[in-house]
Amino acid sequence: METPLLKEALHRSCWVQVLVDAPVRERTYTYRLAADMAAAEGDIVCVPFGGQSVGGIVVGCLEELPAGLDAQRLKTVEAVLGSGFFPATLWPLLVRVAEYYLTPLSRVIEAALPPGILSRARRRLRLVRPVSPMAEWGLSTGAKAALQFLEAQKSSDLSWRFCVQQLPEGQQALKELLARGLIESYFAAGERVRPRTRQYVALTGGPSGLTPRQREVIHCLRRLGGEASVEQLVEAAHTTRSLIQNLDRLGHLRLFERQVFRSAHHAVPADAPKILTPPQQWVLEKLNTAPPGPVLLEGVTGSGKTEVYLQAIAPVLARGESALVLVPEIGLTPQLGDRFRARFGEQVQIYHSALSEGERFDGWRRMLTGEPQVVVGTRSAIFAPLPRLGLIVLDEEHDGSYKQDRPAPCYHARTVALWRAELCGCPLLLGSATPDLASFRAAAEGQYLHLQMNERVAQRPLPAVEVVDMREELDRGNLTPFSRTLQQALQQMHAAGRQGILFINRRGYSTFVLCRSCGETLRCPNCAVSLTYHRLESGEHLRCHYCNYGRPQPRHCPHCRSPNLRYFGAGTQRIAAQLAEQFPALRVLRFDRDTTARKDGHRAIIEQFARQQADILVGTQMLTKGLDLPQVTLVGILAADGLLNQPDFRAGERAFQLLTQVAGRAGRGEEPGRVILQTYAPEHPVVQAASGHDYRRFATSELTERRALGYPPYEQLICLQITGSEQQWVIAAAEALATMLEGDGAFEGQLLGPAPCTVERVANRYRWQLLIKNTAAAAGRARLQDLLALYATPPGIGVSVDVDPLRLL
Ligand SMILES: Nc1ncnc2c1ncn2[C@@H]1O[C@H](COP(=O)(O)OP(=O)(O)OP(=O)(O)O)[C@@H](O)[C@H]1O
Ligand SMILES: [Zn+2]
Ligand SMILES: [Zn+2]
Repeated sequence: METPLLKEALHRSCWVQVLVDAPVRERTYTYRLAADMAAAEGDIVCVPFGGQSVGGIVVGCLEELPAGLDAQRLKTVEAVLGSGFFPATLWPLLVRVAEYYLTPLSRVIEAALPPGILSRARRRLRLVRPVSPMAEWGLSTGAKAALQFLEAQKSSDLSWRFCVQQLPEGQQALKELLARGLIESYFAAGERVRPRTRQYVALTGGPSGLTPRQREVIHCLRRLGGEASVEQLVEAAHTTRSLIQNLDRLGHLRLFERQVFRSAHHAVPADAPKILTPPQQWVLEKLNTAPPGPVLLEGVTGSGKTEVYLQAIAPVLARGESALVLVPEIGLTPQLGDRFRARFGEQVQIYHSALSEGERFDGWRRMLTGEPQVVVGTRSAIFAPLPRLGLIVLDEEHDGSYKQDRPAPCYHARTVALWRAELCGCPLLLGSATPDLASFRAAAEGQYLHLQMNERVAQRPLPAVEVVDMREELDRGNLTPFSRTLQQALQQMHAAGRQGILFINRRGYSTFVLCRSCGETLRCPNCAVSLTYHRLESGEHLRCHYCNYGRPQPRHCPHCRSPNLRYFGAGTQRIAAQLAEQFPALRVLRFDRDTTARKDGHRAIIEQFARQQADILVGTQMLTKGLDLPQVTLVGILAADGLLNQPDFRAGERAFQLLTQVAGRAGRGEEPGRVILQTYAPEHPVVQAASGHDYRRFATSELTERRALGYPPYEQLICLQITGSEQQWVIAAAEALATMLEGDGAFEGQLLGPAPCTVERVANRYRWQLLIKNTAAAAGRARLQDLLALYATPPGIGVSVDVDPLRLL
């Protein structure tokens, strides 16, 4: 597929920068390219490194040697082992991500590639058989020994490194055999992620003269389309493997290995396209006639956005192109994946980080085949190597999980999706009931096509939201976390045989444990936060939600030995327990990070609930997204206040989105829904807007405020985090950085801080931050990068950069 022009350009570059597969900090090195070798960015190569041959990936091709490098001392690339791991448009995307997020390209490549391709990239070799008796003529003694060694090996597929270790002068000897064409060298992923194959059988139309039994088998194979897996044929023809092998020997059919792709799928019943509602119809028409570019689909909860995605993708596949569908959390991939597979069958594959290495490796290679397919995945799937991309969809585009916090690159999948769509010339469809304010602004200003669906499918009403003032409950002597309104509603729901959802902001049992005698809270020894109490089958535990430190619950206060410990704040576990106590008839299920940790944990719990094996689902924000269960009529939001009072200018936006999304889980079936929102601040504008389902009112007032304060989406923020184990050094480093930035004439940004992060110490490291308001766009980022390169980071101090941070830590 390379154009001649590109080929020529490749031949001219004599040096390559290679990201080596070695456990070293600085991982990019420059190598010489032999005159007869061509390499392009993204190729997998084999290079000498620290006395060994290691795998690596070409990250740059150079025509001239960079200043300061001595040509004499550079080593030569040993072999180009594979190319085509990145389709043409993906490489420039990675480069753009690296530039924008001020991250080395090598880090971006690592984030994009599935694990197991680079880290296990190994050079392998194979003897070219048959070996002619003349082969040894003219070979050196070492090469002769090597040849004999290889002939004696049982396996025909050997690791280059293994052979080098086994042979005296191995490297030299193997190179000699390679030059003589006696061995072949190639790239392979490591043992654990080798392609899986299965035996297939095909008709050959070979010689006639068969026994009736054999003829029956051939006949059966013809009915199967002339080709089938051996297992399939054995079963369909009621025959045996040995009979098939016999037919193969006789030339009546042919056995062969075919690569199969591992996948964790299970069967789903097929469905047909739904008849669109008028709003869906209108949106789809607009989509199909729009020029390529971003589209914001603002559709209320339950308006049927998924059906729009499905019907927008169908013509893409029909054209022979592929589609990429992103969801914010792994927990949503089973549900959405099932809906897509019901429509498009095996053309759909799921891709996220909880898959096994083998599954991800296979997924990646299947994408590279270019066959039309739909990839449903989380954040990192934005780098899916689909060569012919016809549409990108981001569902719940407002969701913060699209942003990677760490490690670098701290990319936002939505931002990357905008670039990718631009590079591929394909549309990007951003869907949400509560769009991110940046997307809303871009749409309002005409940069995106703005489409709306203001009503639910079948004109079902949005659920009525009742705001309950919890101060009043307290006055009336109700000390439980359930208001009287909610208690009644739970009873009514149960009597009607319906289901409900209770949303609570925190997992665990209680948020902190306090000693009533001395007033100390039990804190994490490594972090500046209190420990959370968890009740486990194995006993009572305290756990840190920042560093995962855990300890058994002490009987006495560690400070004063008093036994009077008290538990404050309610988490999912405590609510579930209290609910069971107060409403013994209700069957309760818990849905949070603790109960869904197992592989397929999400699916298991959702399915259990969908099968009506429980009446109430108690969960954290995980259950706010995308759940579509028609029998849910009641949603209770236990304490909205924890969401409202966070020290972050985005707290209001996040709270509004969350409340609206949770509320949107109710009344998605025939029966209308009811939402009970409990709060100590019923007059709060966010509570008001959310209870009125009034996104516009909220967005407009919030944007006005952001503009006045110069916050995103009007100005760009960049956060520098400075960490270290000694507090005074961290502060000193942060101040030195601030002084440097302030003193630089070319840097126009505005500086806030340095200040300690909200939780100043995590896992025994102190964290301070510097917030930069970048008023100069790309020029500002470039200048910042130069300055950071000049800054001599003191030993033991870490500086990390987060462009467009979502959470101010
Ligand atoms: N045209 C249609 N005819 C009948 N039912 C439909 C149609 N479109 C969607 N539905 C059904 O309506 C329900 C809601 O659709 P969907 O889950 O896509 O909503 P959504 O807009 O994604 O909501 P949310 O933002 O809350 O996730 C689903 O059960 C879906 O099967
Ligand atoms: Zn005490
Ligand atoms: Zn901790």
